[in-house]
Amino acid sequence: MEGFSSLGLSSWLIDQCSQLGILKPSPVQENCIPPILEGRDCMGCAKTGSGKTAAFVLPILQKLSEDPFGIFCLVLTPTRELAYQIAEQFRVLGKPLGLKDCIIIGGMDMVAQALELSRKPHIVIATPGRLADHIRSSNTFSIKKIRFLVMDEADRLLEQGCTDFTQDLQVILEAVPAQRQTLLFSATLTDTLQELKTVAMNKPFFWESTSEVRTVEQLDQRYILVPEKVKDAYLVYLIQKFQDEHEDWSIMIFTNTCKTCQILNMMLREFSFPSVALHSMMKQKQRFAALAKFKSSVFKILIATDVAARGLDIPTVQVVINHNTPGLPKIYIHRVGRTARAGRNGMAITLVTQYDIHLVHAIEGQINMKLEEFKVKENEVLKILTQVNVARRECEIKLECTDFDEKKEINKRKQLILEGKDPDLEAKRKAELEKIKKQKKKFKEHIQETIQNKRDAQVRRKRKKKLLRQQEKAAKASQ
Ligand SMILES: Nc1ncnc2c1ncn2[C@@H]1O[C@H](COP(=O)(O)OP(=O)(O)OP(=O)(O)O)[C@@H](O)[C@H]1O
Repeated sequence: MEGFSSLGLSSWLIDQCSQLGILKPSPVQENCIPPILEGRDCMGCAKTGSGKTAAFVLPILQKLSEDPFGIFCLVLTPTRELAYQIAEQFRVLGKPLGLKDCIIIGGMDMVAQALELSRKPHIVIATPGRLADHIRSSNTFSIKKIRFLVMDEADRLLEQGCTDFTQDLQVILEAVPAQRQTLLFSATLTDTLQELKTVAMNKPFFWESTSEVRTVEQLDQRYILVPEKVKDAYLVYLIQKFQDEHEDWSIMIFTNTCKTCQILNMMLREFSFPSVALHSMMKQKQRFAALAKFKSSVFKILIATDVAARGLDIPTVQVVINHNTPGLPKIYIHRVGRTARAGRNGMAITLVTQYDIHLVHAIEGQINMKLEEFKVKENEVLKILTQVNVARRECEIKLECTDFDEKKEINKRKQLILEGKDPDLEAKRKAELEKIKKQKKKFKEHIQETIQNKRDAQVRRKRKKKLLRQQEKAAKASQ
């Protein structure tokens, strides 16, 4: 407890921490809290599960208690679930202050959110898209006077991934004051350091944990080399094995698409596994419900896309299974970081096909360690192979009978409209590109065929000449 007071935190905050079992500051807290309290911008890069949230929540609450007003702080985060989790930390640690917070995320009622914003909450926790919508459409609130801007998972907010936040961020950054403290945190900050420096302009204090290996020591990292067609059987085998051996273990499984996530969930349920799915094609209420069921251990298995890869803090997760090898080492680091948090042990198993070996090498290069093979009795897996593949096919057929693909199409159209594009024009453009591609392919094939025909003709001519020469020789010899 002495640790926290030496950082300059007040005794009421230290009491709140101890109620949560946070007794000694973690390195990221020890290093980042003092400069934040001094008024400096801060960029903190520390491993997953190392307490980065409290590293910004605690000093902000202390500053808020000294001069309380609303809106005092804005926290931006890439996913809706993470926004709730951060709000929870603020609520628990800031309880003695009578803290008012407000969560601004997509998929929830916009009018109710606007009303809450107009009531000047101390802390606003938001995903960029929805907050930018509010800024564009309403003048009933202002973030012109905020003291703190926090970007959690800052590298994700700034990168141009499948959800591109940059335009919304621009709207938000124009609405906040230049005079502010900016705090940026992530387990993988270094790739986007230059972009980050433009957001935190005020000579930011930069702290990065110095360990060579970028994942936590307590994490046992394994891989299984599997043919693509046998992957699902391995997955079922692994889950069965862990469930048989450890009654209280929770497992998170990551997939590359919403559809795979949905199908695998249906399939695991066919095998009576207690699983729930979490992906962006679900309604927000279903997403929260799924996560709540998993967090409370009512369901022991969560199958998710990368929407759940970052930040989620669920202490009971003992195993992470990557159903696909992540294409980027950074995604791997965040996914496997859902286990082995705050000093606990955990295991991550990545299913690797022969086509993904280069991805594993890239991951190993980034995390600075080799993954070890997870030995499996292959004949045990082969015993369930047909049953699993039949179940999967049945689930695929069931899903085809629903409007899942249709919904996906509608979502795509919505996204294009939000990006200011005309979906019909985009479809036309895509079809035209496809046509050009096909024509090019045909042309290439035609040229290759012509070249080949010429070569064949040449060979035939040579052969004919040779034959003629041989016949002439034979005729001369017989004369
Ligand atoms: N000093 C501490 N001592 C013990 N536990 C702590 C301490 N600080 C935070 N924790 C706990 O550690 C867990 C992980 O913290 P947190 O979610 O902030 O990690 P993180 O570094 O943000 O991880 P990620 O990179 O995955 O988002 C939480 O349950 C939190 O309550």
